[in-house]
Amino acid sequence: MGFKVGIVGLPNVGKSTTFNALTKTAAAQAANFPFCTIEPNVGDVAVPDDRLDKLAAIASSKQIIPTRMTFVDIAGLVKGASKGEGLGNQFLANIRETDAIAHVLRCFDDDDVTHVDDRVDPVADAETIETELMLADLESIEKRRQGLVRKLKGNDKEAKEQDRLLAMAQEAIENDRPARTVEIDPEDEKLWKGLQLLSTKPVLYVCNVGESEAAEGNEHSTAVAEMAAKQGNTHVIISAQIEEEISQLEAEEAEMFLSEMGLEEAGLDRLIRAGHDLLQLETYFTVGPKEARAWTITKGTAAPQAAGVIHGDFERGFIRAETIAYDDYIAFNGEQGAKEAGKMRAEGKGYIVQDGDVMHFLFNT
Ligand SMILES: Nc1ncnc2c1ncn2[C@@H]1O[C@H](COP(=O)(O)OP(=O)(O)OP(=O)(O)O)[C@@H](O)[C@H]1O
Ligand SMILES: [Mg+2]
Repeated sequence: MGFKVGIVGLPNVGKSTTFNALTKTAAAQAANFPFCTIEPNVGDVAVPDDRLDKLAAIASSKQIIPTRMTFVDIAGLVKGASKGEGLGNQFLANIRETDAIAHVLRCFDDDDVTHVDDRVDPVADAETIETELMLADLESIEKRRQGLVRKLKGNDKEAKEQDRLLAMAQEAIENDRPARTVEIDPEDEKLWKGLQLLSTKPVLYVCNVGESEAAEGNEHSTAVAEMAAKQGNTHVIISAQIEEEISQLEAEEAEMFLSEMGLEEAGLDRLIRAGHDLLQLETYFTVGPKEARAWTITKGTAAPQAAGVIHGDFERGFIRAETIAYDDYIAFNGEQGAKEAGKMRAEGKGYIVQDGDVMHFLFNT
């Protein structure tokens, strides 16, 4: 399905280091000079979910297959990017294609690593980037509204709808608010998304702190946390450098390393999960002796469409779904136990799949 999170930020703040660690490859070239990334790098990562391991243990599944999501390492954005500064419009186009933004903020002090503005101030950096996204939106809104003028005169219904939404976005941005702050009626949701405005993308802040600060954060990450809370956005604290080191280790070594650092889990796992949540994604499971597998759906997906994620035939020929809630599956020690306890439900086409559901689809083709 390809849910994509774009890794965005000023040059040299640790985007590629984060991306490398995420994808456990050195594919994205990380180096201490601005603009070392030009082509966006795209990587698929497994979404960590310990529920899947528990289900697999109960069902003695031979294989465990997590669900995946995509991260894109985008080149550094600078002040004036919307006017073509730096590598300008090219990245704005890369960002447009993503579903959400992980905004990496430099929160580490290190005189050896250049900051484009010669100071460490993640809150100001966040504003710089947000402003560029908003300016780029404004330009594209104005252009598009101009392009609609003739159709509007002809009373074109679709053009009217589009113009109305564009006007709402414009008003917000002109008042210094990103378009994501605009409240949209559910029936307008689809058209609104289709506008692909950069400042409508949900955002999460990634505070990239120094090696020794990964557990507690520092004054910079605290400032970001306050800003994020005010905006209603989330933030994650990681040290990209440590994460990259951990990603090179075997699982056992990695765990030892983490506990030495006072960390319960790799920051990347938190980051991936935060990305998954940011996209309002949910997970359902299919569990059997052969494999235990996680599948991604968007919140509010009905059973046939959820089945369609596995295969189009499952959706087209959908009859019903045998469903066990995750907690019941665990509490009654698997399918048989849950069935005997009356916890296996037969659900029809209208059923909205719940996060954690263990599903078995019946269909004919
Ligand atoms: N937490 C950290 N602590 C110290 N140094 C770091 C940290 N994270 C990244 N760095 C260093 O910062 C430099 C820039 O990192 P990286 O190349 O990942 O940045 P970038 O944001 O991708 O830059 P560009 O916009 O140029 O592509 C590298 O030398 C990297 O090792
Ligand atoms: Mg880079």
